[in-house]
Amino acid sequence: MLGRLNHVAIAVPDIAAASAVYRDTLGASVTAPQALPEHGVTVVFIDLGNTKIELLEPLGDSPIAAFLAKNPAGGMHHVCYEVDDIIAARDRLTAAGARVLGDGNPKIGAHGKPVLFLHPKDFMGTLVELEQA
Ligand SMILES: CC[C@@H](C(=O)O)C(=O)SCCNC(=O)CCNC(=O)[C@H](O)C(C)(C)COP(=O)(O)OP(=O)(O)OC[C@H]1O[C@@H](n2cnc3c(N)ncnc32)[C@H](O)[C@@H]1OP(=O)(O)O
Ligand SMILES: [Co+2]
Repeated sequence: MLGRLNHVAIAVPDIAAASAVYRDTLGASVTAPQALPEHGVTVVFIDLGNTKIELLEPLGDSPIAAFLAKNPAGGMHHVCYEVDDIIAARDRLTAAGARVLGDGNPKIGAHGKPVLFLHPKDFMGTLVELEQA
């Protein structure tokens, strides 16, 4: 069911400062910030060729606010795996007892494709995002 690793997401308190670290210290190419109010985040991507790093800063009523309250300097927030059929993946995971977050229906993610999130307690303490390939 799982395809490639689309991205690893890092929650950060200050996306401009975090982007500067990736750009100036690590020598990476960082995209312009994109506000995604429907997800409660501002996001930038760093393309590494084999996968991407996604930096996330809270925006408005954000699902990453509680995470940053516990980890004020930021930290690894989720991994995103591609799947060929997100509805088939959701139904298979739900049947296996995994908890799909939100109302269970995919939202359109940062790449314009449907995404879903799976509860971290069902996946060894790691929040998992699925993205339609
Ligand atoms: C940019 C768009 C999109 C993309 O296309 O890439 C994105 O990536 S958007 C990214 C942000 N969106 C989301 O994270 C949506 C899904 N997240 C959620 O629904 C919630 O954040 C959550 C995962 C259900 C956590 O909810 P919250 O209310 O903040 O915390 P809880 O107290 O309910 O947490 C329960 C439990 O889980 C632990 N936890 C929380 N977040 C994480 C995490 N990121 N990784 C690992 N564990 C996490 C939390 O610590 C609690 O554990 P205990 O303290 O042991 O109870
Ligand atoms: Co993501």
